Amino acid sequence: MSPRLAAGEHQGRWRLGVMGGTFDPIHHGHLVAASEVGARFDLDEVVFVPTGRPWQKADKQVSEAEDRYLMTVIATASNPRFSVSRVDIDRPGDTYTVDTLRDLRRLRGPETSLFFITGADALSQILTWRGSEELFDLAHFVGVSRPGVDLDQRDISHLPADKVTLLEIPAMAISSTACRERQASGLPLWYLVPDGIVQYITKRGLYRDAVSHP
Ligand SMILES: Nc1ncnc2c1ncn2[C@@H]1O[C@H](COP(=O)(O)OP(=O)(O)OP(=O)(O)O)[C@@H](O)[C@H]1O
Ligand SMILES: O=C(O)c1ccc[n+]([C@@H]2O[C@H](COP(=O)([O-])O)[C@@H](O)[C@H]2O)c1
Repeated sequence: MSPRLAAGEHQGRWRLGVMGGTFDPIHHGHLVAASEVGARFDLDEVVFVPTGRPWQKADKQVSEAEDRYLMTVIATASNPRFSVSRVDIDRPGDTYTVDTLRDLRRLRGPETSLFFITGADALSQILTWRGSEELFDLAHFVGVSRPGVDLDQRDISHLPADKVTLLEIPAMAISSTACRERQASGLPLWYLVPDGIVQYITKRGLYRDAVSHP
């Protein structure tokens, strides 16, 4: 089944993709996912939303929000359909997607349809997210394939079928964890992340002592 919604369903409505992530650092896997969902869902814009305090990574060392925000701005600057929002990093406390979507709905108005883009791994866990019963009223969820994560329709059969789509995208075997570890070991990051991100990481001395987390 084509993931595209019928044309009549979005006449006059702004179709906004929402790509939430810790982006520590942002890499080409994130950018390809956003671009691919943008094309396949006819999105007018994709807004990248760096997390403030990702509660599921509370036991891990996460770079300062301003560094992650700036890297996201640098990585998306050249694409006129990409933008970045500060809603999560400016909201105090732990970051929950239900708050992200409520804020974007308030800021963008009722004429905007929201499409939350997430890795398929995260999608299968979505019922453990805070306020999960409200999430599907706020947005359509698009779970993109990720190398190493084998997900099919059966794994999301517990989610409302009309609110969730699985999408196969060109495989990019890149993770932020691998980027941090490569930087710490002196291996190149070129072509895994945009050039400006390689330079920003060096300039700010990020990930010099990144350790592997299980
Ligand atoms: N290579 C990739 N292909 C497709 N989706 C990805 C890829 N990397 C990350 N994602 C998705 O992008 C979103 C934001 O990811 P996040 O910022 O946590 O990056 P990450 O690479 O998973 O980071 P980490 O390795 O630190 O956990 C998540 O929904 C994640 O599943
Ligand atoms: O709302 C939640 O409870 C929740 C739990 C886990 C992840 N998320 C969101 O999923 C997105 C990807 O998260 P992460 O930690 O994999 O970068 C990001 O926008 C998070 O805020 C949200």
